Amino acid sequence: MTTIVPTTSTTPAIIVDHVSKRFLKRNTHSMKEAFISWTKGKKVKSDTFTALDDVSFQVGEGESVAVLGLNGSGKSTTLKLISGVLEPDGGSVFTRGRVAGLIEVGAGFHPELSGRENVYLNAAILGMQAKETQERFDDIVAFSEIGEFIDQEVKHYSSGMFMRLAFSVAIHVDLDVLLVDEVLSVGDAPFRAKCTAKIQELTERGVTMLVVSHSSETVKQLCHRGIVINRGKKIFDGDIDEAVAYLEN
Ligand SMILES: Nc1ncnc2c1ncn2[C@@H]1O[C@H](COP(=O)(O)OP(=O)(O)OP(=O)(O)O)[C@@H](O)[C@H]1O
Repeated sequence: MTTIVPTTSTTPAIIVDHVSKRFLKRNTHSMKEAFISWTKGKKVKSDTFTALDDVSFQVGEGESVAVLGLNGSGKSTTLKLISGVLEPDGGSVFTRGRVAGLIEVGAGFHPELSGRENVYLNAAILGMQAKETQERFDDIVAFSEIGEFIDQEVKHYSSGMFMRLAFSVAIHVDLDVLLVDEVLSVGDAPFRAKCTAKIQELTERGVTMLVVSHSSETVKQLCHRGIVINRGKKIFDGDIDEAVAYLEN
């Protein structure tokens, strides 16, 4: 049994406890190399890469926390472990309440279905009853600004339109924990501003938020605390301004 050191004063909504994640690193080989290895009865070489190494932190209910780090440091992997898309190889992850990550919301969209059908499908995946979705449908479409495109198959949507609808579904579901991964970098400036305002409103309503973004401006606006990850290790956890300064120096 591992002892969890509390880092938040409120009830935790997310606990990441000594978590490690490794990926198989497959090297690419030419057909010739693969054939020679096969005739010699040798296996094609592959080794593991540690994306997260013994990372621990807690996020209290209603807290808004940023996960910061350079490219490839392990931020998205952290969010995917919290949303349950990935399983840790070591340690444990606990969450309280209904958790949704914006990335998977988009991933749950079916290209052959219309925007309307996808709204119902994704809201259902996030645990909404059809009746509840029906009641919020007009608000979801209005926020996304998709307009008459709502009955078109989403394969004809631009990536911005797609993310607008995915984001709109996620924020109209009653969530306890919202995981936001770079979604604010999609869409034009007015839509980004609208999303930021909506996220602030959700935080005020007590939704717990974990945000991955490369924009220091966005994270300073949305979060009070920042966790810095470098090459899979947590190297800083504290005030957002200090976290951003830590990363930039
Ligand atoms: N499914 C996977 N298979 C193999 N390696 C992976 C996989 N997912 C992530 N990785 C590797 O793990 C490391 C961390 O990736 P991750 O996407 O978490 O980084 P990140 O901090 O979100 O980066 P970025 O800022 O570029 O989005 C990277 O080196 C990446 O190549």
